[in-house]
Amino acid sequence: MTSDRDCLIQAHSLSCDRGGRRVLTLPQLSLARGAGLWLRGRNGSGKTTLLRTLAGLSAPAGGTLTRHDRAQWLYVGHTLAIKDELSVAENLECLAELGALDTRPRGVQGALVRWQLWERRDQPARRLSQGLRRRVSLARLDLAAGRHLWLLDEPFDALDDEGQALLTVALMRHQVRRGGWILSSHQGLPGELQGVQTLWLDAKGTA
Ligand SMILES: Nc1ncnc2c1ncn2[C@@H]1O[C@H](COP(=O)(O)OP(=O)(O)OP(=O)(O)O)[C@@H](O)[C@H]1O
Repeated sequence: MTSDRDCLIQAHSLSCDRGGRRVLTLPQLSLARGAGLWLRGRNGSGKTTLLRTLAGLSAPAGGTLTRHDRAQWLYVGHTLAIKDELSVAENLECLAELGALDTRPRGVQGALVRWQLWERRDQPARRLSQGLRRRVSLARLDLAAGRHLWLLDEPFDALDDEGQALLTVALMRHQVRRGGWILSSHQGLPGELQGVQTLWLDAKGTA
């Protein structure tokens, strides 16, 4: 059983509405430090709604939600908040600043190197492929070590094998640091990821 000290987030009898309609009911959810949770379900089953609710971006219609304070979690949405007119490095700096993450130049440079974006650092983002844009968006994870809970909507989307391996390493490192993550993905997760539970949301948004 997970002690309160080890628990990053807990939800009981959670319900969520979109457009005045109930789209999700969830009896129970919890995530311990060092663990991962994979949200699965068909299109429209409520994965994004749940992640946004856990992140505090949408209010639940009912139930209880207990999570660490906002300073300790990070939400990365599926939509890529990349600005075409900015360079790769400027986009990452901008994401770090907006998210109140580590903005020290050494950290940003290290993230660009690790996500294999260093050679492209001065390129305008408009020239990037979708997978490279996703990498820029995810490189902020390297600047978010202090955020214990990561909430990631379809982070594997559009990544090639190398990008998936980089994300896998970032997730594993986070678990080793006693952080935790919840992510949605339509594709199978890499086998290297350990300590991962699966939560299925059915077509009616019921866990
Ligand atoms: N802005 C909105 N207004 C009204 N209903 C919405 C809105 N956004 C989503 N919905 C509805 O809420 C339900 C859950 O949507 P959600 O985006 O959470 O599902 P999802 O599991 O993330 O889907 P996908 O796998 O396609 O990304 C769906 O029935 C969807 O039609």
